Parts: sequence; C-alpha cells; structure tokens
Amino acid sequence: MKKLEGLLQGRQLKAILFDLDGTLIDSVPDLAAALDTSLAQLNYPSAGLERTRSWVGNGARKLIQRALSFVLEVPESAVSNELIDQLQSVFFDHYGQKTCDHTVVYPGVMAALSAWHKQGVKMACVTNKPARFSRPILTHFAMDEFMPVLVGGDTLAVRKPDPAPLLLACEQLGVSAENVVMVGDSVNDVQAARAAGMPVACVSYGYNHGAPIASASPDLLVDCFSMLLAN
Ligand SMILES: O=C(O)COP(=O)(O)O
Ligand SMILES: [Mg+2]
Repeated sequence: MKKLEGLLQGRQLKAILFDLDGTLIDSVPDLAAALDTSLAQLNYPSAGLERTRSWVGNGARKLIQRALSFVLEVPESAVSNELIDQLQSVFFDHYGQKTCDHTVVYPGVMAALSAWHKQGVKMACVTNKPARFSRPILTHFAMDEFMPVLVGGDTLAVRKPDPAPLLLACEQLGVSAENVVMVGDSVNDVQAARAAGMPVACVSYGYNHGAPIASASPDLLVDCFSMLLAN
C-alpha cells in the first residue's frame, strides 16, 4: 500500500479506482475471438489477437470502428455509423455469450485486492467496457466482493478520458477524489485521472493504443500488479 499512498503526498489513501481491460484482466483472447467470429459472419477477413490487443481501451464502439478501418483499408473516420452499428450488434451477441472463456486475471491482482480490502481501502472498477459485460466478469472472477461499485463505458453519456466516470465512482464509494488513486493501463486512464485531480499509477503490460504507456507519464509505472503493494 505504501507505493500508492506515496502518490498522495501525505493525504490518506481511502480508495483505489481500477481500469478493467489490460489492468485487472487480460480479456483480449475472448474479445478477439468474438471479433473474428463477427467479422467472418459479415464476410470480412479476421483481425487476430495482436491487432485486437492494440484496439482495446476506448470502448467497444471504437474497437469495432478500428476493426472495420483495418478490414476495409480506409481511415477510421471513413467508416460509416451504419456499418459500425451492424458489426457491433453481431459482436455484442458473440461476446456476451463468451466473456470469460479465455480471459484471465493478471498475476498478483487477487492477492493485492484482498490485501487492500483487509486494510479497509475501498475499491471500484471504472472501465470503458459496457456494464452489461463488465459486471458478469467481475462476478465470474469474484472481484465484485472487493469492488461493489462499477462504472461502465455506457453508465454515463461520457467515458474515460472524461473524468466524470471516476468522479461518479468516488461519489458512490463516499470518498473525496483527493484521497483516491487511479490504476490503469492506457492514456485514457492517465488523462481521466488528471482531469479528476487524482494521481495515477499504470501497469506496463496492458493495452495502450499506439504508444508505450510510459509516454503518457503516469505518476507511477509498474511491470507487475503486485508492485503496487510493495514498500
Ligand atoms: O475499451 C474497452 O472496452 C475496455 O476498456 P478499459 O481498459 O477501460 O477496461
Ligand atoms: Mg484498460
């Protein structure tokens, strides 16, 4: 706990907000499988695991837009909303059936969540993944007992990098943002935390579209989740 507390410059650490995809869980195997099945259903070539990995983090719609941009070989801005709607609806059907078949929790996560829970630190999940998928995932991996509060990518009209989902999580946890640290894997998490006025720690193993997460200058960067707990 000392590492995260150190980011608060003497203020008490009362809560931690966690990003989901790329931070707590490696969900790309299931996302890529659902995406490739959906693309095949609409007669497009498959995208594959590694490309999908680089497209996750800005919500499901952005993932679909990036996939269509790739298969159609056009810029993202040239992909029509109708096409995104069509592929997204097929993708939601497939992903909804298999959110946890090949998804795994990253090393060190459960032990650290349990340690913070025992220390009385409150926790919430703030993800850009739609809540209808995120909630069952938290339950499946028994993280919901540590994190009763979830703000999904469709809970509000805006999502990260907007600070509103982080501030809503603080409100629901009953803590002030000045006693909270955000933990994530992408520039969206860094920007949302900064805009919410809270420090941000990042894991280096997650997904960050386009660039290593170090370029977003998080306040703390760790290679393994367990290092967030280390003295
Ligand atoms: O883009 C997503 O669907 C998931 O994003 P997250 O990294 O905010 O959990
Ligand atoms: Mg993420």
